[in-house]
Amino acid sequence: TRSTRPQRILKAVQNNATRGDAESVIAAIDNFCRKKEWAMNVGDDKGPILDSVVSEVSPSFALELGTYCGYSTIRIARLLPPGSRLLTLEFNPDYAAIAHQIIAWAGLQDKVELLEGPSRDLIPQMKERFGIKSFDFVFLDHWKEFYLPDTKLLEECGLLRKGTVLLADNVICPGTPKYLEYVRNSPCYESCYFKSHLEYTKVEDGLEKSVFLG
Ligand SMILES: CCc1ncnc2c1ncn2[C@@H]1O[C@H](/C=C/CNC(=O)c2cc(-c3ccc(F)cc3)cc(O)c2O)[C@@H](O)[C@H]1O
Ligand SMILES: [Mg+2]
Repeated sequence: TRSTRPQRILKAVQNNATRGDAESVIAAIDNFCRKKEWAMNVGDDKGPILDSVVSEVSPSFALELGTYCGYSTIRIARLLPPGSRLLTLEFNPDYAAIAHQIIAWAGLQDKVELLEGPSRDLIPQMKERFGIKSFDFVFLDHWKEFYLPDTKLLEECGLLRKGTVLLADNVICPGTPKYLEYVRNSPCYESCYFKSHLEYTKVEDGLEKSVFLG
């Protein structure tokens, strides 16, 4: 049977990237998705914006919603200080299996915990089961209609603290209007938009950075 796109992305990494070299894994995925097959990675245009926010926050505890193939997982994990942890949630077992292998190829498996399941089930378990007090950084890149309910769930579960940074992908394309309206109008957030382009295209897209004010 035909391979899947994530399987072809993994093969591109194994054929073109050096084990243990996260930069070469990022480059291999970007080259494949720019030249061979588009895929919904945050990409090499929005990626540096993600990098700069992660570096600025330098989180001890980071959360990613929507792992897919692990591209942004690697972009984030490669910048984390020693001893910090990135938890990434993925409910498609086939995508999770590919992401595990790509994260391992980059040599970042010790900084990343990939949790399989829907975010609405895993977020309420963060304190008890995963020992998380609160997150310093959250990257939202899963199904766009879940950005707002999951943000409210993170608030309700006491997983955000004064200064927690939320960074949301695709706020223009495909768009996350309900989430944007919430973080831009809520007195509990200070929000700003970083204009960029949809991965591997000239179409406008951007990232919304929202600081939780407590
Ligand atoms: C139940 C909650 C929940 N819990 C746990 N994991 C979850 C989950 N909901 C989803 N997942 C996983 O996350 C990933 C989905 C990501 C969804 N992302 C886009 O749809 C998207 C689209 C475009 C675009 C497409 C076509 C265009 F023409 C233009 C733009 C560009 C982008 O950057 C995009 O991120 C998959 O791995 C899901 O298995
Ligand atoms: Mg995205």
